[in-house]
Amino acid sequence: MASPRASQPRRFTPQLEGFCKAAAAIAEQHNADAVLFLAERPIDWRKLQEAFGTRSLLVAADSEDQLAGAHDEENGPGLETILLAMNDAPVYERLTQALLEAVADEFIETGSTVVTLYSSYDPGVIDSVSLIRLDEHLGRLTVRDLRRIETKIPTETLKSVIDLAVEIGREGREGKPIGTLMVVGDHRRTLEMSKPMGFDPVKGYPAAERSLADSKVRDGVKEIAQMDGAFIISNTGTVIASAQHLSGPPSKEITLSKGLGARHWAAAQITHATDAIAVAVSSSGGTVRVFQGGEVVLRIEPLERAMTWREFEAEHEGEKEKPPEKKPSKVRSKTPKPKTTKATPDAKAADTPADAGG
Ligand SMILES: Nc1ncnc2c1ncn2[C@@H]1O[C@H](COP(=O)(O)OP(=O)(O)OP(=O)(O)O)[C@@H](O)[C@H]1O
Repeated sequence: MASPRASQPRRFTPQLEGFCKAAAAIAEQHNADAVLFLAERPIDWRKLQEAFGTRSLLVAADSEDQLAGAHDEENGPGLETILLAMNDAPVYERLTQALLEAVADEFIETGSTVVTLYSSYDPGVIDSVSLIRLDEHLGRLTVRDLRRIETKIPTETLKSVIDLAVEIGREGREGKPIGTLMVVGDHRRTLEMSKPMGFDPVKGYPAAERSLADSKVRDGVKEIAQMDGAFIISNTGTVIASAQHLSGPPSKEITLSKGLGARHWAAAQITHATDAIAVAVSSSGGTVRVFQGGEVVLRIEPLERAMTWREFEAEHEGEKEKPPEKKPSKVRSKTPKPKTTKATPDAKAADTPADAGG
């Protein structure tokens, strides 16, 4: 909710101070991993950081103006910032999106506990605090989470590919962890930027025998996933090619979290250069990352059990490094709707944030 007063620095009012104290106490009591502040205008960021001591503090807002100075390491506390650009969305959606982005940007882990401070009644006045426990390991994605990924690729195809990737990450093959890469949609342009790495096991089969809707094909994909290279999959879920080396052009706009190697850079580059979505499974740990436009838009940690999809129910509902020289992205996401818990020590998970008064 950008307001005309968005660029005016705000006084650190006694009410804000009070809410920061309450939030800090809740964070302490619940050993929260981070505090998320939903800002509507710049404030004294140093004072804000001081209120939370050494606890990780994230600031989200809808415009750069509202975040002015927050990220500044020289003249400010150098906070991690999240740009939402969701001016008209309800606060619940903005909070959810901020948390998703924070996970995707690897500021917080998927199972984190986060205390959030935001304005829910009076625009521009911090009047609410919530304790949010992100669903353990993103075990429950909502269909709406996927729809946030704006793409022409049908949700069913995306679900099917992400499910398969999660299974591969969870099960590995013959007891060994395996990684793989699946590029979905815009397959013609993707093919133009790909070449076979060797033998392509799907070549020569009729399209009907390459559809991911067929469980035998899904099993086949799990076998082939052990080979080097990427799968190219059409909008409709047909495997077009496998064992492909992708060579999307490098771009300075792409940054990736530290530790991600060639497979993930290939995913970032191909999605930067095309309208495809790439789903990468890391061989080290089984994490699934969904890329769009050169960025990670969803990260799913390895699950011990099968992932379940939920229809959306209610309406309210690190460090970065530059591309390595030889090896051939940044993140945004869509996790499960976070559970919010009343901001009292004993409260059970509830589906609405608790107003902490004020
Ligand atoms: N450009 C590419 N196109 C398709 N597949 C690739 C490409 N680059 C790497 N790969 C695949 O990724 C595999 C792993 O590479 P690497 O370990 O550097 O990636 P990574 O991003 O660190 O992934 P992981 O977390 O699985 O190790 C390679 O063996 C290869 O099969």
